[in-house]
This record gives sequence, C-alpha cells and structure tokens, in this order.
Amino acid sequence: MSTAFSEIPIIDLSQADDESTKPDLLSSLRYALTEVGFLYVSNHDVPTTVVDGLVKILPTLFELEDKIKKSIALENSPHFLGYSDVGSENTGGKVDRREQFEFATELTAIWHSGLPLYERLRGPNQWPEGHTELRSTVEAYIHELTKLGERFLDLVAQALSLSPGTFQPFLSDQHRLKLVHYPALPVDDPAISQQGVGPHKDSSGWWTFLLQASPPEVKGLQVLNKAGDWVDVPVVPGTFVVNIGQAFEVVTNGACKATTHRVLSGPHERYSVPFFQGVRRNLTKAEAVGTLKGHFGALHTSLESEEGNAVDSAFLKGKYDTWGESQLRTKVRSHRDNGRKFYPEVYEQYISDDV
Ligand SMILES: O=C(O)CCC(=O)C(=O)O
Ligand SMILES: [Fe+2]
Repeated sequence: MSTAFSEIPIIDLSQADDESTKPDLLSSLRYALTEVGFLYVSNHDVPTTVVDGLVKILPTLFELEDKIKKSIALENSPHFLGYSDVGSENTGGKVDRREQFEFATELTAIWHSGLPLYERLRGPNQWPEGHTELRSTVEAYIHELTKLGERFLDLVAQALSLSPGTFQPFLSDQHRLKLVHYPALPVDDPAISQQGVGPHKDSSGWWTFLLQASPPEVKGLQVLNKAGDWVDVPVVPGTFVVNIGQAFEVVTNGACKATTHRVLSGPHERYSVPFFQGVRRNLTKAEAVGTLKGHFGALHTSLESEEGNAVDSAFLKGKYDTWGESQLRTKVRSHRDNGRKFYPEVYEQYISDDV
C-alpha cells in the first residue's frame, strides 16, 4: 500500500450495471483494493427487508435467557457454530468484550476418520428451540450475502485486470455469519479494558462483508493505515463494510493486503454482523500462491505499518499447507474448550506452535 489513507472509500455497485460508469467503478475498486484494503459497498442489491429483518431481531436475541443461549453453546460444536459468551475469545493475548452467535451455510457433517480433520469444520448450525424466525432470517441473509459475495468477486477480478470468474474456483461450500454484541463499557470504571475485539486480520474467509447494525452515533470499528494510525470506520447507512481476508492476500501475492482492524467498546452497546465468505478447505498454499503469481508478481508490494506486520497471518506464514488446516488451527486457538474436546489429536500442537 502506498498511501496512509484517512478515509474509507465508498464503492457504488450500481455503477457496474451501466457500461458508461463501469470503468469508473473498476478504477475506484482497484484503488481501494491495492491502496486501502477496506471499503464500503453501496447500492448492493441486498433487499432492505432482509437486512432490516436481521437488525430487528438482534436485541431480543441477545436478551434471551442464559439457559437458552447455553443450549446452543459453541463449545458443544465440532464445527465452531453456536453461542459464545463475553470473555470466551482472545485476540492478541487479551480477552475480547463481546458475545456472539456464529452460524454458517446450513450443511450436513460429512467428516469420518480417514478424511482430513479440517473437513470436520463443515457441519450443521445449532438453532435455539422456539425461534423459527431466527432461522429463516439468518438463512435469508446468508443466501443474499452469498450472492453479493460472488458478484463482488467478479468485479474484483475485473478491477485487477483478470477475467470475471477467476476467483470463483477458490470458494467454499460454507460461508460463516456472526451476530455480535459488544456490551456498553461501565463508565465508572476507567481501568476496564476497552477491547471489543483486538487488532487482527480476518482469518475466517476470503472477503468479509460487515453490517454495522447500530445507529451512526455508535462508534467502535477502526482500521490501521500504513502510517500506523487507527482510522474510524463510521456507520454509513445502507452499506456493508468490506475487507480483505488472509487467503485473498495470499492469492494476490500480497498485492491486496488483509488489513488490520479492531473494535473499541464505548459508552453505548453495539451490534455488528460480519459475513465471512469461505475459502475452499482443500486449497493448498502452493495453489493459492502459484495460480496467479505471474499476474500479481509485478504488483507486489510489502509496504505496511510495523504494527500491521506483527499481526499473525497464519496461512501466509504458517507451516500448515491447506487453508482448512490453517483455519482449524485458528479456531482451536481461539476456542480451546472445543479444541480439547473435539480435536485432542492436534490440540497441543496447535496451541503450542507459534506458526
Ligand atoms: O464488529 C465489528 O465491527 C468488526 C468485527 C470483526 O472485525 C470480526 O469479527 O472479525
Ligand atoms: Fe475482523
């Protein structure tokens, strides 16, 4: 990246529908991809009813009794799907102050001994009893975001001077969706950590499409620019925030960087909904790096702030050869109870290796 950006660009996807505006779209997208790594998409065609339907159920969902939340605890799922309470996740060695429900494209479990262990990441959601509205709302949202993600990938390919379908073969059958609640910080205790989620690059997917589901006065999300400054990512109604995940950085040989971001908790509670577009689990590093190496070799840049460089980029730097295994390691490290319970054969190794 060659600029220390201070604003996140807005990409108007309706410009793709008209041949006279499409070149402008592709050039602003190219700039956002190679120089910033974070962008908003507007006029994205995801129906307002689908987005609003999800936003509407968030407060009541997080107000459910503890007993109901615990009945679908993530720690009971070998697929890392379900509810996790405040304090159950760490980023950068510090506890994150957020609770979340994690869902994915609804799929059956197929893993059996003999298949790679990472195939066990695939499997069904846990749904709380008596909440049929939650299931239909989440499924409709995942369906729409899956479509948006595919359409967006074709535009990204064109913005990078590739043919539209170039990135489709890398996609997984499973995409993940998190419903996240950051409780308000108790104002009378300045000693308490502000970390909603610590500085990280998204490791769960290819691209992240994030809905900031609280009103514009609720701040929290920040992105790190190359000068090492944290830049606010304000709520822009009607948009999704889009950022690059680690696998995409690998496939583009570093031309498009996964950008470091964090959430600071504040005086207001905050809701957000990241959708992580999934990468094929059996994608090897050789395939990821090699497929478009010729194309991206010329674009390669390694300019990044020091803090950004220090963030764990497991797939790129790690010793695990497939995306699936790198993903499993990341999940086990973040959710150690699941690791101990479902993946004892690799647990010690995954938590003790430092990539
Ligand atoms: O809550 C947000 O705005 C961002 C969440 C995030 O970065 C993540 O879960 O990866
Ligand atoms: Fe993130």
